Amino acid sequence: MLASFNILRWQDVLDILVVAFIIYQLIAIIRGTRSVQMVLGLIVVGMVYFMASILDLVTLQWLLKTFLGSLLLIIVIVFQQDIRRALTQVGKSPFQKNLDMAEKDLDEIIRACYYLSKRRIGALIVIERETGLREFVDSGFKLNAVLSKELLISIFMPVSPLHDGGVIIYKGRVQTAGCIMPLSQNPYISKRFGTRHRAAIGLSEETDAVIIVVSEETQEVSLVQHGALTAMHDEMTLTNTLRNIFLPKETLTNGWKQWVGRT
Ligand SMILES: Nc1ncnc2c1ncn2[C@@H]1O[C@H](COP(=O)(O)OP(=O)(O)OP(=O)(O)O)[C@@H](O)[C@H]1O
Repeated sequence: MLASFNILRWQDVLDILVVAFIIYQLIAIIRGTRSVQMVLGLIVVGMVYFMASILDLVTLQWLLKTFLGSLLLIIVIVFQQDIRRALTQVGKSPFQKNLDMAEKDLDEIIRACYYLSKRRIGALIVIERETGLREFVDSGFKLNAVLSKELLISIFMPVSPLHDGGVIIYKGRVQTAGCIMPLSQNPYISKRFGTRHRAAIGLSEETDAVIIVVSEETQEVSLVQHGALTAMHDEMTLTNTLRNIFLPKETLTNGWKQWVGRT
């Protein structure tokens, strides 16, 4: 036993740690998605193959061998969404982009959302961060306009030709409207959510975008990030959440100091 520790090189320890990290990340990526069932399905097929070889069931063995022979291809097809997501994570720039947004831009978005919610008008607002959203930007109508509450409201008015789909905001500008996002395939999403919410969750599963959804049915405003949807029960909750994400921490601290100074 001691001898085997002696022959363990530092490279082996590093190797084990890297593989453990990769497996942990893969589990984190597929957790809560349909891929879990698919992995279980592949494990069951592997077990049946193992049993077939023990019991010498020649035909079944041949059938499964043919199937498992194309395992790499099957994995790429079945897990293409997860592979895309994993590679996006790996390909992230090590140099953090300046992702902060001006407080006034956040306020325009927040005020537009609650204006729309009060009038039962649905909306899907995407704020681009590190992951480029080019393919989704291209699916909409290019605007490249200065962000304002009035512009967002006009876009989502049911009479507007741009109201279907989502708006993408980048660096304080409304890049496009009417963008089509990928629908989430997560089977655990509540049935009460329709395609607008599923599109928001789907995009957040593939990218690091922050997405705000206004429901025309329930008037609820929700924030979606990393595949999770959180209800923003009031304007203050959305304001605090967005400020925490987008405002530089210094500004928050200064704001807090000013507030303390005032009281
Ligand atoms: N793939 C998509 N990408 C972007 N927007 C989409 C997509 N699919 C649907 N939408 C938007 O969602 C609207 C339909 O919303 P639907 O009622 O199905 O969803 P919902 O989640 O129940 O939302 P709501 O609570 O507002 O009714 C469409 O009119 C369109 O604007």
